[in-house]
Amino acid sequence: MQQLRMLVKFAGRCNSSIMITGPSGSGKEVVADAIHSISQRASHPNITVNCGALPEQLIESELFGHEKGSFTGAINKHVGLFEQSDGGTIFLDEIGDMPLNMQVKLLRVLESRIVNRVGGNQNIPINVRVIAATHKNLGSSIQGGSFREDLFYRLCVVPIEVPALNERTEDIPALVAHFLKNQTDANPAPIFTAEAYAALQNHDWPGNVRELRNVVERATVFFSGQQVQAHDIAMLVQSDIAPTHNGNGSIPPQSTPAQPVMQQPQFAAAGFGTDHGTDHGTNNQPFAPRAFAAAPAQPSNEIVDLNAHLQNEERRIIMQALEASHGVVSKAARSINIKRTTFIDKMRKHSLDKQMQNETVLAAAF
Ligand SMILES: Nc1ncnc2c1ncn2[C@@H]1O[C@H](COP(=O)(O)OP(=O)(O)OP(=O)(O)O)[C@@H](O)[C@H]1O
Repeated sequence: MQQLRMLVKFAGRCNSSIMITGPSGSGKEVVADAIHSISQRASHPNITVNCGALPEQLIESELFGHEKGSFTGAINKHVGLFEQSDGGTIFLDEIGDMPLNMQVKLLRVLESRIVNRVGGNQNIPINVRVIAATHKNLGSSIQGGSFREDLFYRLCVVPIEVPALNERTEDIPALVAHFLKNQTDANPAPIFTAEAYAALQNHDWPGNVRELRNVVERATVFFSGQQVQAHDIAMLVQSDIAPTHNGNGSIPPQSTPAQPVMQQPQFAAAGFGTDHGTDHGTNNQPFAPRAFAAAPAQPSNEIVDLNAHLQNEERRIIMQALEASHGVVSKAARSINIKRTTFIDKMRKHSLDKQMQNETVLAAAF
């Protein structure tokens, strides 16, 4: 992430075209947004176009606009996305999916810095910074004839590669801290134990940072204010994989945290699916992963580990105090009426000192 941060800073300062490569969900769009937001164009538009999602017949008029009556259905003049981005940045996502005939037109616009609306005869100058991204190997696409080499070189003035998450697992604690900090849920955050972090770092992350974000979001819902243990990670990540239905949609009565209870269809159907459109099931019953998560205040016959519970509470209070004091330790210590040195000891005990360091790295990253 630190290497990426340096590249982002550099790219923000220059005005050249940028090509961001990396697997799906690794953060290419985050990088593109970061570059725009620190560039001199930041106060101008930043427009994202998913080149793979636009129907082939519409791409030209979407990108470059059209004049009224230029084709059947063109009942009004349309200002294209290049013109709309004037002064700012246009992010051409999934550029590897752009049809070949459009690649020629795009190249012409990039060379001349002039657009012509479909059906128009006016040369419209544009001042737009282009950032393109793809998860594809464009080298192979060029060899296979589906991507133009000249366009590749025009776009790839500054190449930025965003590695897969499993190639930079040291970023995981900082990313988890970031997602927890930005959670919209008002409930207390879950507490990932050191073993849980190790389990996160051992996972393969086929969905990259997007998958990690989903896992943290699920943990926030089901382990609010509770410790997330290593064995919980297995079930938290499992719901990104198509689950095995048991047929009746019921939760086994004796499910322990070590069992892969996320394989039940209820979990995915409760609305905690991925944002890559995986539909895991159709049963809309709520999911209760653990007895204590469902109703901690109710009397229960479950055996409570008092010490673990007190440790959890202590960590939660320390975290809340830190959050309220925006990380100012002396203020946080005063707010819960303990000495600063005791507070620091407790931060160390709960690994919050490391977490804070990581958060600072991330905050500074983008
Ligand atoms: N460094 C990061 N910091 C915070 N969030 C991140 C970071 N990298 C990725 N994310 C989050 O992960 C998710 C996926 O990121 P993004 O959309 O940028 O990936 P992508 O590589 O463009 O994916 P795709 O190729 O599927 O379009 C988003 O929710 C994004 O906010």
